[in-house]
Amino acid sequence: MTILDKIIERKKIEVEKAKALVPLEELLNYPYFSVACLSLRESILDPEKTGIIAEYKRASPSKGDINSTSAVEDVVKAYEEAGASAVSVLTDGEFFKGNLEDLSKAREAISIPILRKEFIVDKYQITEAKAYGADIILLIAACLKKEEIQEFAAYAHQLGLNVLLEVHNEQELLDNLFDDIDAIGVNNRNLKDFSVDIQHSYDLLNKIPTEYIKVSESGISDPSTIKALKKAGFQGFLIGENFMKTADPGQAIKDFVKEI
Ligand SMILES: O=P(O)(O)OC[C@@H](O)[C@@H](O)c1c[nH]c2ccccc12
Repeated sequence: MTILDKIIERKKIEVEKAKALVPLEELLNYPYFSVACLSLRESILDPEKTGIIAEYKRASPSKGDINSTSAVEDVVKAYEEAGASAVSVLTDGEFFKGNLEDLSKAREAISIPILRKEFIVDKYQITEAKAYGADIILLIAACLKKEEIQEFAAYAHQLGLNVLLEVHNEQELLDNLFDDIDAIGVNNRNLKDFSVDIQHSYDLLNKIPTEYIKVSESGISDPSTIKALKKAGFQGFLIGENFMKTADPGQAIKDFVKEI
């Protein structure tokens, strides 16, 4: 059993508990549920911004604790000031030490799009994402069937959410190119064994149809990597650990952006 299988198994139990605690109908009355989502595409393509989707991540299964002191509202505010196009907030508690309140705190603090970074296995979590203030959801091809991806993406669009599909190889990409997907993220990290290779982004780049926003995810720690990815045709860059592992993630992104 891979760590990914383990995460998914626990996630399904967690979702059933959440449904029992807060029925879906109740989520529809949460204030953020009726607030319009911000556009990922517009923010990524905004020439005033960097294309960086900067992530707030306290811990990860591959690295353990990354940062347990920096407050979410301070970090995301600094990410926005530094020119991030969007912010990603981990909401998984078990493996990443995140929660849904982090998402709402981020929403209060900034006005760029926010990604709920989560292992989505059920439509309920998409409703939750919207209710807690997210603009974007992540669908991970390695965790879902083709039919689920299509159905979840359509439902997210119905709620006005943007959809980022994460792929790791050509098969996952070609199987899941649905209309209701806005952006494709190539994860340079293999979620099954955690190995990282930026080359994955280059290998898949030309196989992504032009109508999708192209995002390179994970393992980016050098401004020169962004310059090269941008030149090749990537528009978005998802970066977490490189900022979060420092004592001051807000300063780290500001220093990083000066070099791109
Ligand atoms: O911290 P990094 O290496 O910069 O990576 C960020 C992000 O891409 C990574 O956290 C991630 C990519 N896909 C995921 C799926 C679930 C959880 C986390 C992730």
